[in-house]
Amino acid sequence: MSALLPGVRVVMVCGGKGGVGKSTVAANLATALAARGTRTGLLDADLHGPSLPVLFGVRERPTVRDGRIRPVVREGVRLMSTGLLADASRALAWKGPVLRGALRQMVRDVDWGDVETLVVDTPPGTSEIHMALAGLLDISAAVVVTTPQRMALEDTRRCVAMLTRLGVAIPAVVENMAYFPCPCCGARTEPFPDSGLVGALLAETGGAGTRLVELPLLPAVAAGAEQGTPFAQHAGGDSSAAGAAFASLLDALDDSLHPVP
Ligand SMILES: Nc1ncnc2c1ncn2[C@@H]1O[C@H](COP(=O)(O)OP(=O)(O)OP(=O)(O)O)[C@@H](O)[C@H]1O
Repeated sequence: MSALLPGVRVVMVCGGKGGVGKSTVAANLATALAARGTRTGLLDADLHGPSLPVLFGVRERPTVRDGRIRPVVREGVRLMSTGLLADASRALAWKGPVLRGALRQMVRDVDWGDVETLVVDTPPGTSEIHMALAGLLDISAAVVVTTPQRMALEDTRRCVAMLTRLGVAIPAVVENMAYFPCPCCGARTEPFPDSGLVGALLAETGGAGTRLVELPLLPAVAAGAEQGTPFAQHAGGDSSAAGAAFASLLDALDDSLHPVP
């Protein structure tokens, strides 16, 4: 069976541990891609805990035209999430073939239009959902998100191993909350004591082609998430540390995002 959405570049955003910032990175990556002119979709595949509707401040339901669901558009990004559907509470019961069927529908029965790149936000860990996605889509690349904490690192290692087994390239690992820039002078404070942990993990897992992207802890990003606008470009412009982090992430992904011939 051929993969769904042929010709669309698919970037999966993964992370071993819950709460490390996968959805924040997925939302910012998608908006950064759309801002530079790439026709971008964002699929919230965290079926059991969808957060993109809150992150993008979406309250309306998607409409249906000619039997296909039309994504909601925010920040130039076409969004789909079980959190946007009327019976989202039923998602909690999904597993096995029902879960795979639901994912297939979210890909196939949604009118993605002429989307060039689909960013997929995934649940924490190495789940049935990742396996199902790998079976449904041709995944061009994955971005792994972690915080520089020992508690997150074992899970990150498992996540990298799963992606390697699936044959998915990892052009970038995002070290989220790597530092806090002083709002007055820009000086770095590292909230976690072991700042070299993620770099060491990359070296150990043989990630020679993987770029380490540091994303700072920014109160504006956290506040924006509460208000439905957690976007780095609104938190201080392209020259801000967060803007630079997402520019670096796009750069690392560029090889995987070249148009499919
Ligand atoms: N760089 C950052 N600066 C400030 N706040 C952040 C940053 N990254 C994430 N957060 C905040 O941390 C919280 C968790 O982030 P997020 O929901 O993106 O994590 P997640 O890994 O997707 O969680 P889950 O495992 O539940 O899916 C959110 O409130 C978000 O606003």
